[in-house]
Amino acid sequence: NTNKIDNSYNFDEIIDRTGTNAMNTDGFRQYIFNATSEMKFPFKDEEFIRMWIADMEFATPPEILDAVRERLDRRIMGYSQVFDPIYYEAVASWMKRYYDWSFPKEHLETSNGIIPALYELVEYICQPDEKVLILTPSYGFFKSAADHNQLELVCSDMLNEEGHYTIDFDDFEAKARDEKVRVCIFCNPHNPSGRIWSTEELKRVGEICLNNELWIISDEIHCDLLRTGKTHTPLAKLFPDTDRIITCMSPSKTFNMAGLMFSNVIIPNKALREIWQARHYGFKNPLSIAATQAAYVHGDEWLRQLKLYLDDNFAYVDDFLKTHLPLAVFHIPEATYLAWIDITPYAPKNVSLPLFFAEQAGVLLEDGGMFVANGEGCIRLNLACPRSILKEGLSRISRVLVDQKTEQKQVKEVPVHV
Ligand SMILES: Cc1ncc(COP(=O)(O)O)c(C/N=C2\CONC2=O)c1O
Repeated sequence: NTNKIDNSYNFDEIIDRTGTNAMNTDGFRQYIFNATSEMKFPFKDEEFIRMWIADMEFATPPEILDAVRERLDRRIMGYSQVFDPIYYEAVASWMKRYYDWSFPKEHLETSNGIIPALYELVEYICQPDEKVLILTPSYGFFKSAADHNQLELVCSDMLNEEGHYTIDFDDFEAKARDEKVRVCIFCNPHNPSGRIWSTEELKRVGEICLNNELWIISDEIHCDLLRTGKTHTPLAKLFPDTDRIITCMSPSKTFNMAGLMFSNVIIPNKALREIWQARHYGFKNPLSIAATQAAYVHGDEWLRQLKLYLDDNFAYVDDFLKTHLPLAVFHIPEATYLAWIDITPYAPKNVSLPLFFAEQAGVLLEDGGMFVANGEGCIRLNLACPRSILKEGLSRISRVLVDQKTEQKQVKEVPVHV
């Protein structure tokens, strides 16, 4: 089945993922709660509405699955690397079509995912006493890239004006000036806020970093997942004369194939590229190569329809919150399929929000505490799911929060007998 009806892809289809070794269904106890598989909840695992880890409940596009089947039909799955020049042509064509950006073929390396690339690049760039600079709230693995290399992490908290996140450039520059800060891992577009950085913001980030002799790893994994009509600017595109910006991109987030563990790492600096080539484990999964190449060649129409479906999911969330949780702070993000919602006025105090929602609502979600710093009172919802699942998740969240607020009020209003 190709999950297509007429010429439309079916994003409403609910697909059973149980028994597929999916983190989404089987990894939440360990990842969210740092618990064993014995951890019990008042819900069966299959009763949870899962809105946590960033992969999708949509079938990977049939064109990509067809390419994987075609490679399987060659029947030998031996050691592989990207040798076929068509791969670079496919990547370069996508970058030109979508970002009007091009880079020399010799700059393109591949990795078994962006997280491993972050670990490796930070190791290759930094001396043991140097530091890693990030914006917070941040994707947790940016902190892990510093921790993994026993390097100090420096966080620059973003400014949050009623849910609109911007960079505190005074703070960012002050921290970039620290001569021991060597690399900035920059998220463009940003997870979890969903910001698409403006050209002006990108130029300021680049100038501050380059003027202070930082390297920049621009993690652009979310760059295809924009609201319809929005555009992305690769950071490196604005700084053609530097070779100190490494760009990490991948169709893995775009086309729901993170499990194939394959990404592009564009390294303009020759010396760093040679270190990468000498130390990076170069063999790759041949099915991942085939899938990634097919995504860049055949993915346009699926992506166009996906973006429209996500636009509608975000519009639904916006309307729902305005109606049922009007004190929550939420803005439809320019990028990502992740809703970042400040529920402070409703949230129970001094409890783990992920645990509260798992136990009370049967909803799996991540909260600000999982995004390094500066995320207090916020929850993050993965909206890359059929609308029926989204509706049930929001209904459960709202119910427990409103019940919670009612209980709080009742407790406060209980007359104290003197
Ligand atoms: C900014 C960013 N970089 C890298 C990755 C992972 O790259 P990979 O190793 O898969 O190539 C993610 C996935 N973000 C996730 C995954 O689950 N929850 C998230 O927020 C991400 O948001």
